[in-house]
Parts: sequence; C-alpha cells; structure tokens
Amino acid sequence: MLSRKELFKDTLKKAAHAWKRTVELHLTEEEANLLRLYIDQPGYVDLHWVMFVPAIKGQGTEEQQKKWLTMAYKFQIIGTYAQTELGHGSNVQGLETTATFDPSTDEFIMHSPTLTSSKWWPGGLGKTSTHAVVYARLITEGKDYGIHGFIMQLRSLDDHSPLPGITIGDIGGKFGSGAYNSMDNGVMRLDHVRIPRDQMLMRLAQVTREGKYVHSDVPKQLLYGTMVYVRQTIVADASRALSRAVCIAVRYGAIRKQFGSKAGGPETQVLNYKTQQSRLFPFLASAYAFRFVGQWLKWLYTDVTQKLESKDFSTLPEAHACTAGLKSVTTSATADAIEECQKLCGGHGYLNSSGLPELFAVNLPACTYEGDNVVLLLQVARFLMKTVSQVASGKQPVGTTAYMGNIQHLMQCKSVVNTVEDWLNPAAIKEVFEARALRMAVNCAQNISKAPSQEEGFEAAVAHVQLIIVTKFIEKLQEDILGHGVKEQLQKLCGIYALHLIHKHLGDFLSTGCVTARQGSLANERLGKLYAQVRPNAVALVDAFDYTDHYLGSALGRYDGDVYSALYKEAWKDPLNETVVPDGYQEHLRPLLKQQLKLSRL
Ligand SMILES: CC/C=C\C/C=C\C/C=C\C/C=C\C=C\C(=O)SCCNC(=O)CCNC(=O)[C@H](O)C(C)(C)COP(=O)(O)OP(=O)(O)OC[C@H]1O[C@@H](n2cnc3c(N)ncnc32)[C@H](O)[C@@H]1OP(=O)(O)O
Ligand SMILES: Cc1cc2nc3c(=O)[nH]c(=O)nc-3n(C[C@H](O)[C@H](O)[C@H](O)COP(=O)(O)OP(=O)(O)OC[C@H]3O[C@@H](n4cnc5c(N)ncnc54)[C@H](O)[C@@H]3O)c2cc1C
Repeated sequence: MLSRKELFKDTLKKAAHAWKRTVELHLTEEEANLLRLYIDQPGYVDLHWVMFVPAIKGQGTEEQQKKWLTMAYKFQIIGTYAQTELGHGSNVQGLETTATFDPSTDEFIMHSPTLTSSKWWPGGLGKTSTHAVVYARLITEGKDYGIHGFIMQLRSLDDHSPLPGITIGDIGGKFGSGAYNSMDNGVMRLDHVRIPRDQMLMRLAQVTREGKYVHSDVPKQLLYGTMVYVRQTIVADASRALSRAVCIAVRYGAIRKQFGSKAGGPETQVLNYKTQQSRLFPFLASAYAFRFVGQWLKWLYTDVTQKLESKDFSTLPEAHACTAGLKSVTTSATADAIEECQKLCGGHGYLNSSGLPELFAVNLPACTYEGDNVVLLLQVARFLMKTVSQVASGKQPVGTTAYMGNIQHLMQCKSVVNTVEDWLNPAAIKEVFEARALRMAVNCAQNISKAPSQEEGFEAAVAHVQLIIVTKFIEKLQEDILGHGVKEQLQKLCGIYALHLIHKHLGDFLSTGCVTARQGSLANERLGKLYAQVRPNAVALVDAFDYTDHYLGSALGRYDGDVYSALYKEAWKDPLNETVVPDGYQEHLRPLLKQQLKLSRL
C-alpha cells in the first residue's frame, strides 16, 4: 500500500537498521547475507554486496582491493554495477561509454557520447550509490581496447549531491506495485568526468603512466566474472522463490474444497484432483531439483575460483556454460510456475494477500537481469558446439559434458524401458536424457555446418541443462540422507522431475529416437502413480522448506491452514475500506445516481 517514495524510504530504513544490527551483533558475512535475504525487499545493498564488492575482488589488483574494499566493507561508500546502457544490454561489447586516457594529467576522461550510451538500469544508481564500477571502452594512444571496468565516485560524501559532470536519476516505476519499485534503478550521463588512472580496475589489463596498454596473463573473459558469480547465486534464489509459491499452492490446495460431496458430506480437497496434482507436483519436484543443482553449482563456482587463483583457467568455459544455462532454465521455469500457482489457487491467488502477485513481480525480471535467458542459452549452445567438434577430433570431454565422450553408444542406443516400473530406474532415465541432449547437439552442429547461424542450438542447450539438473538430483540421492523415509520421498520427486520433462518434451525424445511412443506413454503412467504416492506427503514436503508465515507473506499459505479468516482480515486492511462510503461519492456517484433517478421518473 506504500507509494513509490514511501516504499523507497522504507527500503533505506530497513537497510540502515540491518547494517546497525550486523555491526552490533558482529554478524559474519554469511549471517549478514541471510539477514538481507529475509528482509526480502530489493534495495541498493543487493548491488553493493552482490556486484560492486565482487567486481572489485575479481578485477581489482591487491592494492585496489585494499583501498576500495576496506571502505566498502564498512559502508563508508555505497557501490553499484553500472554496465547496461539505454541502447545496449545483452551485447556488452556494444557499450558506448568511453574512458579516454589523458597522459598529460594521468587521468581517464569518462564520457557518454550519445543518448544511447546513458547508463540505464543499475540498481541503487538512481538515488543511493556514492560509487560505481562503470564499464566503458578504454581508449589510449588513439586506440579502442574494448570494455574495461573503472571505479568512479558519483556523489559527494558530504551532501550526496552528484559530482560535476554527472547527471543522475531514477528510471521510473516498474512492473507490479511493490517488487523492484523499492529499488532505485538509475540513469546516468557523464560529461567528460575525470578520474585518476589508478581507478581503472587493473587485474586483467593495465594502462601505464605513459599510456601503454598492457595485458595481464589472465583471460579477458574474467571481465565477465562478476556476472558468473551472480548467475550462480540466482539459481539458489530461483529455487527459493519457486518453493515459496509451491508452499502456498500446496497448503491452500489441502484447504480449498470444491465439488465431489457425497451424501451431504464435505466437498473434495482440490489437491486430490489428478489435474491439480499433475499441474502442481512437477513444481514441487522442480523446487527440490533446483535446490540440489544450486548447491552443486555453488561447489562448482568455488572450485573454479580456487583454480583461477592458482592460474588454472581450464574450467572457466564450463563454469560460464553451467551458470548461464542453469540461471536461464531455473528462472524461466520459476516465473512460469509462480504464474501457474496463482491459477492453481483460483481467484484468491490473484489477490495481493495470497503473496503470489508480489512473488511473481519480484522474480520475473530474473529472466532478464544478469543476462537475458535466451541470450544465455545461446552461449551454452556455443559451448556445446565447440565440445561436439572437439569430440569429433578425438578429445575426451570432461565435467558436465563427459557424457558426450560416450558418443558411439548414445547416438544409437534404444531405451531399455519395457514396463511402467522400468521408469523407476535412475540409470534408464539418465540414459535417455543423455541420448536426447547429445543427439540434439550433434544435429545442431550438422545444421550449423550446412548453414551457419548464431541462433541455432537453443533447444539443444535446454536439453543439456535439463540433463545436468536430472543428473545432480540422481547424484544427490546416492548420498546419505537423514530422516526416516525422506530419501524415498525424494526419489519419488526425482522421478516426477525427470518424467514430467519427458512428458513435456516428448517431441524431442521421439524425434531423436531416444524413446518410442509406447515408452512415452509408460512414462506418463508412471508419472500418474508417482503423483498419487506423493499426495499424502505433499504438505509435509512443503513444510520442510521451513518458511515462517511472516516470510511467506500469504493468507493462503498459512501454516495453520486458517485461510478464510486470514483473507477476510486482510481485505479489511485495504485503504478503500477505511470509509464506508468511498471518496468520490459526492462528486461522481451521487450526481450520476440522482440524474438517473430523475430521468426514470420523467
Ligand atoms: C530481493 C533481491 C535479493 C537478492 C538479489 C540477488 C541477486 C540478484 C542480483 C542482482 C539483480 C539485480 C541486478 C542485475 C544486474 C545486471 O543485470 S548486471 C548486467 C548483466 N548483463 C549481462 O548479463 C549481459 C549479458 N551479455 C554477456 O554476458 C555477453 O555480452 C555475452 C552474451 C556472453 C557475449 O559476450 P561477447 O560479446 O564477449 O561474445 P562472445 O564472442 O559470445 O564471447 C567470447 C568468448 O567469451 C566466452 N564468455 C562469454 N561470457 C563469459 C563469461 N561470463 N565467463 C567466461 N567466458 C565467457 C564465450 O563463451 C566466448 O568463448 P569462446 O567461444 O571460447 O570464444
Ligand atoms: C530489475 C532489473 C535490474 C537490473 N539491474 C542492473 C544492474 O544493476 N546493472 C546493470 O548493468 N544492468 C542491470 N539490468 C539490465 C539487465 O542486465 C539487462 O536488461 C539484460 O542484460 C538484458 O539486456 P536488454 O535489456 O538489453 O535486452 P535485449 O538484449 O534488448 O533483449 C530484448 C529481446 O531481444 C532478444 N535478443 C537479444 N539478443 C539476441 C540474440 N543474440 N539472439 C536472439 N535473441 C536476442 C532477447 O531474448 C529479448 O527477447 C537490470 C535489469 C532489470 C530488469
């Protein structure tokens, strides 16, 4: 119910209070991150911690890190990540902002040469940030060396006014009533703003005092390292958002009753309808699947970071493909699922008090930020095409593409599934996913060799990423899992996750000859049985996410199931209900009604 201005101020207040508590309680970095997570309102601090600090860590020299991170860690400065421009987002190489070195003063001149080069979108830029890592084309000795990162001070640390040459503001209201409206995504134009040479982030490349451009021995793709880091964290965010929506829809489905009353008895819980189960339980399974793959991705990221520190860059392409692909598939699936959960809750799901509209609005842009999901999947496709060509020339693939080394078998194998029960076998499931992904990648490589196109391979990329998710779920189940019967429940969810994908993408599985139509229909039969088996534990499986009512923020998803009184109470809180007769009655309603009454008496 807050206006944009009030909402923004509320975010400032919460962030300041959270920081105060962080200091008072000596919270660790991890604890402080959790506190931010549970505040659950996008704000400038997200950009400061999730992008500004990591960008300096990844791209700054030790000296630069010491200087800037010391201030950033104490919140003496507030930073953002200013990459996207009004005319350029996905294509980072197309950015127009310039950083021209002036050897006479040992400074860079930061400039926005056109309207389209205005920085546009950076979170916290509009009203809050005092500093930013700004991405700009480095020009020295008359040559354009492409995009590099620069630390810029944007606002005075005394009175917060923009520094000379900097025009800065908010880009305006966004989707939904809350969601990203709490964030001051900003616009910024630079008019020949001078910064010292040592504010270029110099781990990847340096400009000497004389203006010489010098490469470091690290790959230039490390410039994109911050995005890799954030994409990895977004997979965990997607899993959390999806599990919240599913928790609301499952709990409400157990309370809501419609039809099916026998002899005057109670109606049927909607969760007992097979159609409800077949729409909802794949989301429940996906929430668990995304959580496990998110945990694995965190491990992969830590591993690649350790390798980078010892100058081993070999796993960087895989880390890029996995983070890009998983960010894309999990956020798209999550946005679609939250929308569907609204429908699964019927009309009440459309009320703000269900919590679902806000959840949808806040998670929808994850399909776009940190890389548009289609653009990112095309990056995965590019990686797959390279791997296929390496396999063809005899190189053994490793990591998530190791299965491609089994090309002889996977290109011609037939699924072993013969009965409904055979679809319980994880090895049989994995084999059809591997065969589908490989055959689609090889088909795509063949198409490209006939007619090269940047846009080929989108579907092959989706198939590869889904294989990763299925594989990591299966691998998780090979670990010890505590709790009586928990593993059995997770096995059922793993089956649902994999088989619902076979159902959804049956065209791919059939056209690549990985399964027959009969096997496809056996998979559907198995799926129906799994839904029925999961039903008795569905509520426990969402209770296991352990969300408080406060965090869930939903009248429908309440732990105690007292849905109707909660909806009723929430309705009375609406400002429209502050008066019995609404504002506007005297000016607009009364004259209209009176006039109609007069006319009818004529
Ligand atoms: C309540 C809220 C709480 C918390 C929120 C928490 C998290 C959310 C946080 C923030 C959300 C809010 C903020 C969002 C911020 C942003 O959006 S920042 C801007 C993000 N922008 C993008 O992601 C742009 C996407 N574009 C690109 O990444 C690149 O342009 C590209 C599409 C990858 C293309 O790159 P390029 O032009 O260089 O072209 P290629 O020829 O395709 O690539 C060259 C080679 O480099 C390899 N590559 C590309 N990227 C990477 C990488 N990241 N790492 C490693 N390697 C990379 C590519 O594969 C090529 O390799 P080759 O094939 O071997 O040649
Ligand atoms: C809430 C939010 C917060 C953000 N925060 C920040 C921030 O803090 N800092 C920052 O720098 N940026 C930020 N951004 C910007 C964000 O990173 C970009 O919006 C994103 O990278 C997508 O770029 P774009 O908007 O230029 O989309 P476009 O690339 O213009 O995409 C438009 C359409 O074109 C399609 N398309 C584009 N290229 C191709 C292609 N090669 N092949 C096929 N289809 C293609 C896309 O799929 C999409 O459908 C934020 C954005 C949002 C929504």
